[in-house]
Amino acid sequence: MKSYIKQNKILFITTILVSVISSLGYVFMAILLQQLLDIAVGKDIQQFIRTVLFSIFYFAVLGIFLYLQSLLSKKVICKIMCQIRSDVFQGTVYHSIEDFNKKNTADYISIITNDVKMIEDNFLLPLFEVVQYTVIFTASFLLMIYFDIIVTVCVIVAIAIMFLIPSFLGKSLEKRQKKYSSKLADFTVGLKDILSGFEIIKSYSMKRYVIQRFSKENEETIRSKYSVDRLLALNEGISSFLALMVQIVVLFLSAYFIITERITVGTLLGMVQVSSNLANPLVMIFTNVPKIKSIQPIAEKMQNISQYSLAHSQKEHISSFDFCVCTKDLGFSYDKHKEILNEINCTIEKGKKYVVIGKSGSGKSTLIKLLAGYYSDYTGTIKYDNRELNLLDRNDVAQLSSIIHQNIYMFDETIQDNICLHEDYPQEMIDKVVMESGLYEFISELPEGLLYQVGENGANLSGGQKQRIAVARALIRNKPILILDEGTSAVDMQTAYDIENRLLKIKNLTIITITHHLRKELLEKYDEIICMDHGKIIEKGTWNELVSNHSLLFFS
Ligand SMILES: Nc1ncnc2c1ncn2[C@@H]1O[C@H](COP(=O)(O)OP(=O)(O)OP(=O)(O)O)[C@@H](O)[C@H]1O
Repeated sequence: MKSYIKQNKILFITTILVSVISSLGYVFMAILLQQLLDIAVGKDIQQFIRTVLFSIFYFAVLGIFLYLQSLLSKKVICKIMCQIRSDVFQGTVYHSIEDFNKKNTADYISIITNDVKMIEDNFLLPLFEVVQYTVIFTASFLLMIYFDIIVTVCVIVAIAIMFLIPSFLGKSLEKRQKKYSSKLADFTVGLKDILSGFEIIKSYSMKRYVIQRFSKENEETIRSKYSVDRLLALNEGISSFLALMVQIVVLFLSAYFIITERITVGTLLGMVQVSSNLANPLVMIFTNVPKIKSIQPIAEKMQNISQYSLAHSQKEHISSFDFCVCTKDLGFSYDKHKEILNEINCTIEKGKKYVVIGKSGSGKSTLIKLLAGYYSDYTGTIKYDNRELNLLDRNDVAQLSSIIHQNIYMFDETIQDNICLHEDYPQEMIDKVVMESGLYEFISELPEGLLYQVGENGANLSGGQKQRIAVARALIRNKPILILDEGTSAVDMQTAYDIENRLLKIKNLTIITITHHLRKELLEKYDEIICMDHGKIIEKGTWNELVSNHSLLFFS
């Protein structure tokens, strides 16, 4: 959090200065009140008029400073919140796919929304209040000594007791706050899960189940919040009670000192006013300090995400793919228990076309994800032009290949936006990829053409149309490697054949296709067919080579 304050230091210091001035102005009102009452008791009308005029000026200036203080603190908070959100989001975007997948997407949403709000409520707002009330308290304390030392000593005793409270409650508040933050994240994960499956909920009459599940998660989250609030209430209750005691001590002692003629009536009014400025600020300080401390684990969680790019920027750069991607004795498992890939040895040469076939679950998608640099935790080697993948910058590696998955994500924008992804491409290039991906016929039938809105995750499109947009999206980037993970499974056989046939004709483009369509006319166009079973490559070769070995019969 310190770095955000540093980044906004001028605005922050100005806010603190204005806050100090307005707080001092607020405290010194007590002297004004003391003098006013003493003048009233002394019945000096001239002095009374002078004091009234001065007071009008005093309050007008104080009003302006109070307004400025409020405005500036809100501005600092807005700026810092915006920076924290941007940094966490940026850090999230910089994550490698492997690291990103270690958390549920809803966890990230919860951090960017719920946790950032917690930083506002439990760190930034309390921080300004602590600064402001510390000034008020210190000035009031000095003023109290000026008014009467005995009353001040009594007040110190009460304050000393108040000091002990946050140290008792701070640790357990921190623990509960952390638990609440993770409950909020679980709640968001659950909610996202339920709403993502909305169509299934409707078609399989799951309403009762999801309402029950939501209620359970909602109640657990609220229970966790309430456990934080209970401790805050205890903290506030004890602090308020002691603050009240301070005021009562001041009032009774001052009343006694008027009787003994130690102080004037004006001084009593001044002291009552100051004692409220002593007690209330202390309540605010002692309720806010534990809040500020409790935010530490949440701030650390955010820092780990937002500083991700810094920790991962030490890798070698790679800007082109010139020869081949080779794997040697490649092995991989997702969870360290079940081996998914085993002793994979293959070479993907630049410009050649490869098709990977095999039973469902045999590890085809895992293999191409490894080749595309999704995961680092593999055994054996993967080399890009003889350079070990794990030593290369993942963002650079990602620039070398386009991958079209079975589940294609569409942004709720136009077809053109979904192809170009907000990069500028000449119209001829867009037209070219529209033709190559087989999109032309569909687009020419739309009145809006490329400007047709696809809806949330492409809800206004068919599966095949989405796949064709994904192919166009990949082609326009002109990356040297194109990977299709059943990228044409949602179109009819003929269209799939047409699209793949067109792609296979693109020279210099290295293609790796995973397919379940074992069509001779298409398979024989590939330079190599890689057959997988149980995480191993069991055979590879051209169509003719495999047929002469009777291998493909295995899959027929
Ligand atoms: N993210 C993951 N976490 C854990 N296990 C996974 C994950 N992804 C895949 N698996 C497991 O790895 C194995 C291989 O899956 P993979 O998707 O690579 O197979 P596939 O050959 O592409 O299958 P399909 O043809 O059905 O798409 C499967 O047993 C699957 O359950």
